[in-house]
Amino acid sequence: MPNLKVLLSREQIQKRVAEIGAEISAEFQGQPVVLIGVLKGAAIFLSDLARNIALDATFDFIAVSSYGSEKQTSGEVKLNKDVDNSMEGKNVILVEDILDTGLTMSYLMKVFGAHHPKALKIAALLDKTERRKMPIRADYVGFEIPDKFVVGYGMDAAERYRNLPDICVVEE
Ligand SMILES: O=P(O)(O)OC[C@H]1O[C@H](OP(=O)(O)OP(=O)(O)O)[C@H](O)[C@@H]1O
Ligand code: HPA
Ligand SMILES: [Mg+2]
Repeated sequence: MPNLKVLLSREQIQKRVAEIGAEISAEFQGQPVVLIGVLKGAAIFLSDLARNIALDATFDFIAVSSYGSEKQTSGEVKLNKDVDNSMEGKNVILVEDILDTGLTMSYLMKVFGAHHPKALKIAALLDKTERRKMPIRADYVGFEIPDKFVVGYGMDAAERYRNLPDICVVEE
């Protein structure tokens, strides 16, 4: 059984998510926004973030895969589910649990750039900057974390631990 050590507590996460929500609300000043959650990892962050945004916010979801059941990215991003509507002229916020190599997000920036949105922003709860392979930065970042594999608050190891309320490091 792997050992799980808390890296970010539920209290730290909730406080930071509220701050990011306030930042987004202030930046878009009464305009509508579309939150696009990247399944499955971002589902929990999106649901907490949305409740901290005091704007007319709609949701959509996209599913991509590159990790499969592995801890290493395959290097190839596959689109498994697209958004339901065009994002043309919309204020789009891509919501991610974690930016790691940046491969997933640079792929998504290309996909959504082609929609010609009014604004295109990235909100990432975690940022593992040390591992970056693509030149990509989030507009809203919750926490910078070291190069450790983390689980909880939506994030998994072979699909397990997504429901943990804290973010933990897996120690084998
Ligand atoms: O910056 P990268 O190296 O591309 O890694 C980040 C992506 O990897 C994870 O998703 P994953 O593909 O494992 O699917 P999941 O969200 O369903 O867990 C995570 O949720 C991000 O979407
Ligand atoms: O540290 C991580 N944990 C879970 N999923 C991930 N996808 C990229 N990095 C991670
Ligand atoms: Mg994901």
